[in-house]
Amino acid sequence: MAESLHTGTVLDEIIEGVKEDLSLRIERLPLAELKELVLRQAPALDGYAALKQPGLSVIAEVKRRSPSKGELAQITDPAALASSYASGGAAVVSVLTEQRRFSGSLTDLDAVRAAVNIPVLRKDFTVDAYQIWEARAHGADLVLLIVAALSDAELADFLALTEQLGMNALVETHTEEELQRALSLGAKIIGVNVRNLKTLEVDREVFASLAGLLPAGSVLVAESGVRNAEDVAHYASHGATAVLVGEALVSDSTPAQRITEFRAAATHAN
Ligand SMILES: O=C(O)c1ccccc1NCC(=O)[C@H](O)[C@H](O)COP(=O)(O)O
Repeated sequence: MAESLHTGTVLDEIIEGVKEDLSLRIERLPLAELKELVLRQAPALDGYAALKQPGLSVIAEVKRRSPSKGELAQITDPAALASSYASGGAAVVSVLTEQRRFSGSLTDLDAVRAAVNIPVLRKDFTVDAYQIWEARAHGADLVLLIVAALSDAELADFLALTEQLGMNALVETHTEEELQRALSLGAKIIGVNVRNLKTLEVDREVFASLAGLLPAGSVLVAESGVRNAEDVAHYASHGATAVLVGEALVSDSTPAQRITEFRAAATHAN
């Protein structure tokens, strides 16, 4: 039998690559210089308020490829895609910046930031404070923090840094234990990813099983697995404040209409 080079989970392998790429970027641009760039940025937009608006909010993702599906779309103009998301009523645009598995980049983030005036989420596998400074330097308003990838101390430090930079964090969970950790550290925007990042299995029922454990009034994002309006209605009926949608939007020829349809589906569900 051929010997595998990796023995960890998909998430472990992604993080290994992220750390290698990150050390090259830090060599090219040390943290002290990156911090200078942050000072030149306009203040971050309020991602929390954007997600708290009445009705279901849509976080629309610029996602080129994924480990589970391979190439999803030929996105030649991420700025135009983001503009169509905004015109369809998206509350936030998410930009995947991880290179090896998602073909994302900070160049995509720059293009999207310049194109829209709604909050932008830098979607990556945050393992170092440098990435949060980097997100802000490129105009992002929110970052993703995946509880499964972080210790409590890291999560607490990264939450404090996002606050210091005037940003928000989408704190992603997949199990009850992760959800309790996120809540105990004061996360304000909680995501439940129904995709298990260790196995890539998608189970939409995970959302319903965790949503009921949150205090009323929480900002709760259902992440992954939205194929159609029925899936959106399902998440909304279980208390989602927002849905984060990638594949269904990038593979649609009219993403703005699709977002409008998703928001309407949630209204009917409640
Ligand atoms: O999408 C994947 O295959 C994936 C694999 C491993 C780690 C993360 C992954 N996706 C990140 C996401 O959370 C999704 O991009 C996001 O929730 C949108 O999902 P979808 O609407 O199902 O494209």
